[in-house]
Amino acid sequence: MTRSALTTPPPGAAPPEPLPGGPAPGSPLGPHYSHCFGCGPKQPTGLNLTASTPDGVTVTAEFVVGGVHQGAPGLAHGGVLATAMDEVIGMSIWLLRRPYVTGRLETDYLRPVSVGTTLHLRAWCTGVSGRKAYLEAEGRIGAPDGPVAVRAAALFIEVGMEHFAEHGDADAFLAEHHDYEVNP
Ligand SMILES: CCCCCCCCCCCC(=O)SCCNC(=O)CCNC(=O)[C@H](O)C(C)(C)COP(=O)(O)OP(=O)(O)OC[C@H]1O[C@@H](n2cnc3c(N)ncnc32)[C@H](O)[C@@H]1OP(=O)(O)O
Repeated sequence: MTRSALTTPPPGAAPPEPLPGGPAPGSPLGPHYSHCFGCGPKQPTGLNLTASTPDGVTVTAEFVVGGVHQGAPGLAHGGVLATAMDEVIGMSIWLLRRPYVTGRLETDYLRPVSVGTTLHLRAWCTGVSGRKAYLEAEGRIGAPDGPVAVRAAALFIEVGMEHFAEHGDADAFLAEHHDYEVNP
């Protein structure tokens, strides 16, 4: 991965431990918001990603590239693939049960991805330092050990709930997550 210093964890930034009481290994993760473009089941034009975690810190998901995701004829649009990376990375930081947003997303496109491909996505956190979380993701063609088509590195920034209340609709989120702890 060609990764900038901005998405490289500084010395001493430790990867997160699985949260006590977090999802059991292999258990599916629900959407963080039902209308999310990446993971929302009520978003008919979205990617409809569903994810699970094998270990409480890594997230895996499958993305079936459809005709609606084309850029060049028969090939996935690069922006759509970046969205899938952003989403699976967001799902992995979501395991920390604190609100983060994408600050920076870097993407390497290594192979063209044909319509009809199942991309096997995986994301993990390489370190947390203060409000900053450093994360990586990859998308492999056809199988979890298939050829890598896309790699991404990201910097996510922790925000308070006021971020969503001020700029968006925090009530819509909290209506779906009664158990969400804003400051656990
Ligand atoms: C309801 C719950 C739902 C929770 C649901 C979760 C949804 C996840 C969905 C998937 C993810 C998305 O698409 S999220 C949507 C896309 N992203 C966004 O809309 C974010 C828009 N940007 C912002 O709102 C803002 O710029 C923030 C929050 C990222 C940062 O603003 P801030 O809070 O004022 O903090 P600021 O001081 O600027 O930055 C803090 C530190 O981070 C660094 N930093 C900030 N941005 C960057 C950057 N792009 N590249 C490098 N470094 C950066 C700063 O240098 C600083 O470092 P230092 O000086 O401390 O060293």
